[in-house]
Amino acid sequence: MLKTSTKFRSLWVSHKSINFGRSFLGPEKNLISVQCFQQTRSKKDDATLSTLFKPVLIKPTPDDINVGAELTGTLNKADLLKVLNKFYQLKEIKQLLNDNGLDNYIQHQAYISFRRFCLDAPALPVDLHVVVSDIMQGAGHPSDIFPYFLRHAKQMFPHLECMDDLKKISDLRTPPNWYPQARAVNRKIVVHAGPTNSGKTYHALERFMTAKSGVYCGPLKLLATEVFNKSNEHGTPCDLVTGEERSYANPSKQPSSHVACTVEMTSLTMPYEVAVIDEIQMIRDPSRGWAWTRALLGLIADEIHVCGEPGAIDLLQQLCLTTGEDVEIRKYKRLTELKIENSALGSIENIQPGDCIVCFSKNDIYSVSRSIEAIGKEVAVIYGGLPPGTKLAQAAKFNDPDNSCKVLVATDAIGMGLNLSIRRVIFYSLIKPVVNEKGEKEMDTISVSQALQIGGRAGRYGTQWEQGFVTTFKPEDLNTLRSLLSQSPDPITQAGLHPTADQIELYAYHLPNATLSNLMDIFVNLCTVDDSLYFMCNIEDFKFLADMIQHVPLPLRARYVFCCAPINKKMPFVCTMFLKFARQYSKNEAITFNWLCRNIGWPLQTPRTIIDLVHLEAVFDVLDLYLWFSYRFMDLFAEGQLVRDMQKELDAIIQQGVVQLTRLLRNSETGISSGAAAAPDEDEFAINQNKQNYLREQKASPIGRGRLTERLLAQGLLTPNMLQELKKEWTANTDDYENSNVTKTLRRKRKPFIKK
Ligand SMILES: Nc1ncnc2c1ncn2[C@@H]1O[C@H](COP(=O)(O)OP(=O)(O)OP(=O)(O)O)[C@@H](O)[C@H]1O
Ligand SMILES: [Mg+2]
Repeated sequence: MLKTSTKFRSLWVSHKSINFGRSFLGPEKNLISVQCFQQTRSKKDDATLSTLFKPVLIKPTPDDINVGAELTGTLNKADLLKVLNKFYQLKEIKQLLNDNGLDNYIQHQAYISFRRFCLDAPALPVDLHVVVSDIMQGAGHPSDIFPYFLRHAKQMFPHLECMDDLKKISDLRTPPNWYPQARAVNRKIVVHAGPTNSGKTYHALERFMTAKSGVYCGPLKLLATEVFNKSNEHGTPCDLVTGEERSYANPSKQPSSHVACTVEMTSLTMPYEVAVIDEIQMIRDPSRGWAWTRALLGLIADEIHVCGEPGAIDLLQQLCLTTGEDVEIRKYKRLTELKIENSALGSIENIQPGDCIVCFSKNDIYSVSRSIEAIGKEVAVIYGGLPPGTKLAQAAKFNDPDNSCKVLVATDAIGMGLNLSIRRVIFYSLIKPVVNEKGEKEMDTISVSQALQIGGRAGRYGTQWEQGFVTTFKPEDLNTLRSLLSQSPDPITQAGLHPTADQIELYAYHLPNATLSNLMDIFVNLCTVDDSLYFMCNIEDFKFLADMIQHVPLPLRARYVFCCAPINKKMPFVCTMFLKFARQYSKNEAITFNWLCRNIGWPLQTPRTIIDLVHLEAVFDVLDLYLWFSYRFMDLFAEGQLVRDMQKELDAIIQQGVVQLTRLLRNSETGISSGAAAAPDEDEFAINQNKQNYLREQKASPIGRGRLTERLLAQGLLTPNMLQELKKEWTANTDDYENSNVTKTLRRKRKPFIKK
């Protein structure tokens, strides 16, 4: 079923497809079939669409001589207004305007502008002047104004002249045809489907490593890096390509025949014997799904090994029907048993070696790790914002059976990618912020797929744990978790798509006055997608960046690339630096190492508070952003190597901070001043905002409201050892309590607070 009903005839046009989104690759020449068609859209759709077209201001052309007045005399403005209103009230005019593609909204806008134009102009265009004069004298009919009105409306709304062209450009009904090189190969598709920890990737990689050439496409840098390392250890030289990094197996930087990359970076021009596309269920991701669709349809390889959830099988088969390719399905079973426990954890004190508490907010990460340390247990911490080196170091600490750290606190960043020796996954909560199709953030219970992915991390095959366990922190969540884990993930029905840079550039030729963000909106509203197989990914992040740099003068291509940058828009410091990069670029000024040092306040110190740590994470992202640009605008972002070294140093500084997370939290509360180097001008705003957010979140933290012991621990008035001693004393003899050493110490410590 098509999104819109259509009549069409085929026509082939040359088309370059440039991939949209986080990892801009560069042009890949393709042919697509573009079809001419007439669309019937609902009135509501049209009304929404029309409001997207911003009117061009039409000013009267100053004319020395009022030729019209010389020919037919001056027009009385009041009479002119009467004639115009009469014209606009004619029913047949409304119909005629509709037939010419002007809906009510456009008609109204055009009329307001036309009336103002006629009344304000010192001299009307001579042809219009004569026609109006005739009407006033009874020698013409108000409807004679129609051609002049239409001319005005078309100048005001240039899209009226090119709607068919715009629709042709945004006809996305046959994505397989965008990749003629892939269509020219007889590709064999092998689908490895099964639950987590069932050996899907393992088997696909076995084929990858024995092939003459291969590409691995993964969802995360860490996964691509793992394959890069594995392959090289195995003796199959393999390169690494991510948005921010190129590493070669060969020291002389000669490309190897194997490459591991993040999926957005996959080359569609290089032929391979084997391609592996991992975590194919991501094809339905509202933001990144397009990258999997592109890899699946566009990779030039004899064999494509696709790994992921069984729920993707149907869609893959249907997509391959449209490409005419054979699909072989290989199903896998989980390699280790996964058991849901009969009771929830209930209290942090019940934590055991090999436990991983999964949280969906950074604030929960902070408070949980703090309570665990408060009972004298060491923790490793992993969340998405940490640099890769820090994540790996934390994972290694937890995985090492000889290390005293036996507990992990993590966000769902561990859902894909890291190999962790987890015995039991404990869901601290089952509510997570999600971005819906419209790009809006809302809180929702995690999906079946997410619950299975995260829970499935327990008892990873090949680790010391032969069986995995799953439970929740809160007893009231346990039934929900049971229900989530008893279900199969929803079948995946649609694959993501995205506009290409070329399509947007063609739009810009037709609508030169529209902003980039506006062009994207018009494209998404006007495009035709075969919704039995595809959906349009959300473009909110792109538009956010486009709006931010709209006022900076940039050529369209560069502007487009800037908007594809992988930025966490929630980090004001990163956004500020992004804008500064754009400004430098527009002035054609190099973004030098020194410039960067000045702007990020380098060198930076070890964090003393959580605010410092959050800021350092943002700086790390800024350096990532620099490296991302260094592969796209090499002349202006030319100091990649220095920045890479700086980033390594920063990773180490952040690691030092994460190791003492509890101390940072305590310092944040007790008011020890932030050690962050003073970041100049508007960046201070960013830090303050982070600080405020953090403090606001802390207010909502359960720690501050918990049991007395927890509060005392949190305030540092009671150490874990003191607590143990206290417990012993309490159980031994309550009568001795008053005289116990700990009680006395506590009394001494609390005194100043009581006085206040
Ligand atoms: N046949 C095997 N021999 C040795 N090790 C294996 C084998 N199959 C899988 N493994 C190991 O088991 C672990 C899980 O396998 P793998 O990563 O392939 O699972 P998966 O199904 O891809 O899981 P996920 O859905 O989480 O990505 C890996 O460490 C892998 O190396
Ligand atoms: Mg896998």
